[in-house]
Amino acid sequence: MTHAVELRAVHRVYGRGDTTVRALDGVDLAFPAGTWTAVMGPSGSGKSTLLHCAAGLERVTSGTVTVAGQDITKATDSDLTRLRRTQIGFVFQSFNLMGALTAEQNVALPLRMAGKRPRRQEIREILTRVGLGDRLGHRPRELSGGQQQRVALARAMVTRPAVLFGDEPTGALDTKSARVVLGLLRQLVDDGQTIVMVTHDPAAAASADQVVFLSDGRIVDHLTAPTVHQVADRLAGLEVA
Ligand SMILES: Nc1ncnc2c1ncn2[C@@H]1O[C@H](COP(=O)(O)OP(=O)(O)OP(=O)(O)O)[C@@H](O)[C@H]1O
Repeated sequence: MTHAVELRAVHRVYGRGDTTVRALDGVDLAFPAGTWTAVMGPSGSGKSTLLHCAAGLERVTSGTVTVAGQDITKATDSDLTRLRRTQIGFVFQSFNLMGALTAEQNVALPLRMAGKRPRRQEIREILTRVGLGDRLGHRPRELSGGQQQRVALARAMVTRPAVLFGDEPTGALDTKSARVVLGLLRQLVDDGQTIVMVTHDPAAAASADQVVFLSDGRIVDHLTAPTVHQVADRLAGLEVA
């Protein structure tokens, strides 16, 4: 099985001396291509650090991270920037759209940043795919939270990244909008996309193919084909531990 992302013996240490924090403490993980993984764990367990290190947003202290076959721990800053623009998509809890730009312009932005000339038809198709074909000219403030997150998803996918990362992508949404976004993520995975998502929500995690659990910077458990109850039980076990 090919892996879209692999972490080997990854450590991420913050601070020094008495204030040292081992945010990641020897993480070995591989995310198989074309699958959806949820990352869970108590507050402070290292989930965001893991996501940021895997997406090349943050450097590891030691160990290796491979994305689409490339060891990003050896990459220069400009190689990393290029890799993030071409191989990695990212959706955030707070959408992070450009307020002055329309939905269409927001989605076209990553292509412009990569020096490409976006084709209007392509941008319209991708927005139609997320159910926003009739909202092309709307600015973020004219869209609901769920619609904004769907624009953000279209923006993340427009470069056809090897892996899509989500940092609590449904965390700011009501249950119904969250379900729509999770349904779109499932469609993407069924079409071959690799997704890695941090979430606190057992229902969101249960939409994924597998769940890995972090505690104190280490992978301590995992579930395949998870149910909401299994996820909630495991998480509760870690939170009281
Ligand atoms: N820039 C930083 N400097 C120092 N310590 C940090 C820094 N970033 C994170 N940490 C520490 O690393 C540990 C892991 O943090 P991280 O944000 O990855 O956890 P998390 O599981 O995402 O938490 P949450 O669920 O609360 O968002 C925490 O103890 C945190 O305080």
